[in-house]
Amino acid sequence: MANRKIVVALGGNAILSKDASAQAQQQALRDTAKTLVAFIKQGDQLIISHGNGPQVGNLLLQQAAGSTEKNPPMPLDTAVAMTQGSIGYWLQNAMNEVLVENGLETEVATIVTQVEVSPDDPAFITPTKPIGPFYSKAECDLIKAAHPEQTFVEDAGRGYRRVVPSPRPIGVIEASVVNQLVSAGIVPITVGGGGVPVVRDNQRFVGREAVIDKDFASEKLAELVGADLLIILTAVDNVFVNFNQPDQKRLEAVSVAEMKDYIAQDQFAKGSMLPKVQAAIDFVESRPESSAVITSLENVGRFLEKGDGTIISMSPVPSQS
Ligand SMILES: Nc1ncnc2c1ncn2[C@@H]1O[C@H](COP(=O)(O)OP(=O)(O)O)[C@@H](O)[C@H]1O
Ligand SMILES: NC(=O)OP(=O)(O)O
Repeated sequence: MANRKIVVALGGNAILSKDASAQAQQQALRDTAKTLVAFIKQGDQLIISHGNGPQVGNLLLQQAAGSTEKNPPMPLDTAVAMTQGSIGYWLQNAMNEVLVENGLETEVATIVTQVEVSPDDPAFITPTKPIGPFYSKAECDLIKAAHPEQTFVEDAGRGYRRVVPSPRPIGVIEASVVNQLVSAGIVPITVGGGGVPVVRDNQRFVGREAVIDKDFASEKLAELVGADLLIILTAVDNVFVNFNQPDQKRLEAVSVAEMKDYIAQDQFAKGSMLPKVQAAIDFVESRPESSAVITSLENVGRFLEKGDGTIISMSPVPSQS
C-alpha cells in the first residue's frame, strides 16, 4: 500500500554505534537513508524524526570542557537545537545522496522544531532521560563529587549514565509547517531529539532544560499531522514478551488491548521499550484507523514486503509470513 503519510522515528543504532565521530555517524545515516528511500520509491510521504540522547550528552561535555567566562556553555534546550541541526544536516545530506542515486528528485529539509511541554510536568523534578556516555561506578562517583547537581542512574546493566528531565510533549509548534512541506512533496526531518522543549508564556514560547523522548514527540507529531502510520525503528525486529528469557515470545500483529495487558504485566523495560509501546498505543487510540509498527531498520524490507515486525492496531491483521 503506497501513498501513506508515515512518521518514522529513528532509534539510536540508526545514527550511532560505538564510534561517535562525525564521519561514523554520517556513514550510519547513509545506510539508514538507503533503507528509508524504499518508502519514497513506493510513493509514501515520509516524515523523519530521530533521537539525540548520546549526542546531546556528548555536546554538553564538550561545552563544559571548553567553556570560559567569555565562552559560556549553552543551556540544554539550546544544545538540543544544536543536535537537531547537526544530525539533521547529516541525515538530509545522506538522503539527498541516496535519492539522487535512485533517480528521485524528492527534496529533504530539516526543521528546528519546538515541542510544547507543561511547566508543571513532574518530570522536571524527577530526571529520567539518559544522555551521553556510559560510566563505570568509579567514574560516576568522581563526576558526582564534582557535580552534585547532576543525577546518574544505572542503565539496564550497561553502566551509569547522566539523566535529565524528560517532560511529555503536549504540542508541536511547527506541526503546520511540517504538513505544508509534506503537501509540497518535501520530506521533513523534524522533532529531532524529541524537539526543543518549550513552555507557553502568554504570546511566546520559552525554552526549558530537558530532553523529550523522541518516540513520544514523534507520536504527538503523527497525531497532529494526521499520519496513517507511525514507525518506530530500533535495534530489535519485534517487541517480545518475556524478553531475553527462554520462553520469550515475538509479538507480530497485536491489538492495543493486548499491549495494555502486557504493560500491566510489566513486560516492557522502562526507559527503553515501554515508551515505544506507549507511544504506539497513544497514536492508534488517537487515530483508530491507523497502526503503529515497532521493528528494526534491518527488517524494514520484510515489513514492506510481508508485514513483518510488531504491528499494533485496534483490530490486528496477521502478517503474511
Ligand atoms: N519487551 C521487550 N521487547 C523487545 N525489546 C526490549 C524489550 N524490553 C526491552 N527491550 C530493549 O529495548 C531496546 C530499545 O530501546 P532503546 O535502545 O532505548 O531504543 P532506541 O532504539 O530508541 O535507542 C531494544 O533494543 C531491546 O534491547
Ligand atoms: N531524545 C531521545 O529520545 O533520544 P534517544 O532516542 O537517543 O534517547
